[in-house]
Amino acid sequence: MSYIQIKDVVKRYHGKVSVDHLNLSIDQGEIFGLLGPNGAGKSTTIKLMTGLLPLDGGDITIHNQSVKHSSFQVKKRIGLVPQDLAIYESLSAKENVEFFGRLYGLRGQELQSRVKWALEFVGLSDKAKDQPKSFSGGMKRRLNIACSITHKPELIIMDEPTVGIDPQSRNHILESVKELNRMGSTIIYTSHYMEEVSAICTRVGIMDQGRLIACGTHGELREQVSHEERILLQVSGTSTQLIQAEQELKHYALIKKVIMTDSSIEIFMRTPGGDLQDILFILSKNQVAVHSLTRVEPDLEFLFLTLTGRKLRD
Ligand SMILES: Nc1ncnc2c1ncn2[C@@H]1O[C@H](COP(=O)(O)OP(=O)(O)OP(=O)(O)O)[C@@H](O)[C@H]1O
Repeated sequence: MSYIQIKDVVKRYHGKVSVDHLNLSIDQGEIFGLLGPNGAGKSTTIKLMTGLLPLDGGDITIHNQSVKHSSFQVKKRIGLVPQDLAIYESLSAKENVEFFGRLYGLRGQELQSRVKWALEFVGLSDKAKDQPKSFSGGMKRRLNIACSITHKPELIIMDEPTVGIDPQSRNHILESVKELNRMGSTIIYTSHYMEEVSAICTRVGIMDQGRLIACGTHGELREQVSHEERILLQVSGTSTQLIQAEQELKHYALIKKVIMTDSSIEIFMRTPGGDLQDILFILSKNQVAVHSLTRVEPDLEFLFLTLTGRKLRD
C-alpha cells in the first residue's frame, strides 16, 4: 500500500473544476515533484492533501488515514511550506520557529533544541534574533522552511519554495530538500521549473488543467519523447525573411512547433524522418543566416509541449 494515495479527487471553485479526477500514489521515502504551469492545480492539490480545503469528490489517504476523517492525525505528520510566506514580520526568526514548534506540541528543552537545529539547517542561526522584515526574499523563504520542519514531520510538502529568490538561496533550498529526504522525510515538491524537479526528484507528476497528464521517473518521462527532437538555431535576417521562413517551417509536416525570436528559432520535430537538411534549406531559401545549431536533449519541457501543444511557461 502506498504511503500517499490520491483517489479520483475532484475540487471545484464556484463550479469550475480545478482538480479533475486526480489519481496518484506516492511511496514513503520519495522526493516527488509535481510540475505544471500556473493554474495547473498544484496548490489546490496540496491544500486538499493537507486538509486546508475540503474535497468535492474522491479521497486522499496518508499512511492509511483519510484526510476526510482523520484530518488532525494527518496534519501532525505533515510539514507544509506554503507558497505564500507564513511568517510573522514582528517576531524574530527564532520566535517564528518557536511559535510553529509549539503549534505542533513541542515544549521546553525539546522545543529549544529543535528550533536551534531548524535555524542552523536553513543557514539562519546568525539571524536568529533579527526580525524577518530585514530579510531578503530568499532568507524569508528559508525561514518559512524552518517553521515547517521543527516538529520532524515524516512528510514535507513544499509549494513552489523557490519563486522569486536569488540563485544562492535557491541552491540552498534545493540542497536542503535532498538533505531532509536523506534524514528520512518523504517530500512533495511543486514547481513550474522543470530544471528543479529534474535535479532533485525521484519521480515527477506533470499536471495540466487539473489533470495528471504524465507520471514517472525522469528516465521514464524522457523515454516518452525519445522519438522527438528539439533544435535551437541562432539566426539573423530581416523580419520579412524570418516571418516567411517561420511560415514555411510551420508547414513542414514533421515539425510540431516553431518558436521564433528576432535572433533565434526553436524547432520541435518528430524523428526519424524529420530532416535537418530540409530545415536548413528552408532557412537559406529565405536568406536567413544560421550562426549556430544545437540539438537539445529531450526534456520535461519538451514532453509537456508534446502532450499539450503549449510550453510550461508560455
Ligand atoms: N480561491 C480560489 N478561488 C477561485 N479559483 C481558484 C482559487 N484558487 C485557485 N483557483 C483556480 O484553480 C485553478 C488551479 O489553481 P492552483 O493555484 O491550484 O494552480 P497552481 O498549479 O498551484 O498554479 P500556481 O503555480 O500559479 O500556484 C486555477 O484556475 C485557479 O485560478
